[in-house]
Amino acid sequence: MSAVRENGVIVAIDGPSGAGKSSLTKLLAQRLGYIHIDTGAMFRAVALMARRAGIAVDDDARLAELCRGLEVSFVRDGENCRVLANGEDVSREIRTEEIGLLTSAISARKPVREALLTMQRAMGTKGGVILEGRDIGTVVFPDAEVKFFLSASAEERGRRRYLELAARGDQATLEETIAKVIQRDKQDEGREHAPLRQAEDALPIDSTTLSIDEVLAVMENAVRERLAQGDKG
Ligand SMILES: Nc1ncnc2c1ncn2[C@@H]1O[C@H](COP(=O)(O)OP(=O)(O)OP(=O)(O)O)[C@@H](O)[C@H]1O
Ligand SMILES: Nc1ccn([C@@H]2O[C@H](COP(=O)(O)O)[C@@H](O)[C@H]2O)c(=O)n1
Repeated sequence: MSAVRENGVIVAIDGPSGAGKSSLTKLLAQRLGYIHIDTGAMFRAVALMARRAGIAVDDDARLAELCRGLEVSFVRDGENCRVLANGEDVSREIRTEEIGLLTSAISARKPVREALLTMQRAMGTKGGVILEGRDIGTVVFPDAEVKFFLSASAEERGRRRYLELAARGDQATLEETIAKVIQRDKQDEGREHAPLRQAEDALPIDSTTLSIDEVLAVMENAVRERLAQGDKG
């Protein structure tokens, strides 16, 4: 395990869609005073811009060009974080199920992964940061000091997403939502570049029957234990 960095440790949280990564990352970052980086939002911003520009999912040359001209950034807005693509606030537009599925296809392309890998490493390398995604512990920061793999059954993840969509007034059924969750997992696990998988040294947490607070307690304890080890780790 590497030593603690300039601003603290790097915490990697990976796992399938709807496992609770964003919710837990946000809460854990507040507890620790760390920066929260939602790498899924970065891929979603690329997908949104590609769709607007009419770029086909398999057009690697145009995707590479798009990424070269795209700056994705985060700005704090009270408790929340807004996602900017070339300065435009796209926080809401990137959160539809349609963009989620498109993102899953576009994030499988090599030029997209390479471009975002460079951005993510630049954002996190000093530590004091929690990154959530699919490949943080395996590819982006394989030397992260603390790694979690957060999962839950597909039915429970679909149910959670369904409740979220219903609260927003979305008409999707529970069955459709579960099916989309399973489809996205399949795409993310089956791709050639940086597929979703658990790092060997990650702590697995199955949240199917755990509350958000229970998961948070497990994570916070693990990070604080690592911090207490300091440079001895
Ligand atoms: N342990 C839990 N118990 C109950 N609900 C939960 C739990 N964890 C997360 N949720 C709820 O499940 C939904 C999905 O959580 P969240 O968006 O954090 O997942 P995610 O892993 O970031 O998903 P995605 O990768 O698709 O962005 C949210 O509505 C959240 O409040
Ligand atoms: N490190 C990551 C993060 C995300 N993706 C892809 O983006 C999609 C959307 O992610 P959310 O976490 O916002 O749901 C996801 O399905 C992945 O395809 C990724 O590849 N790597």
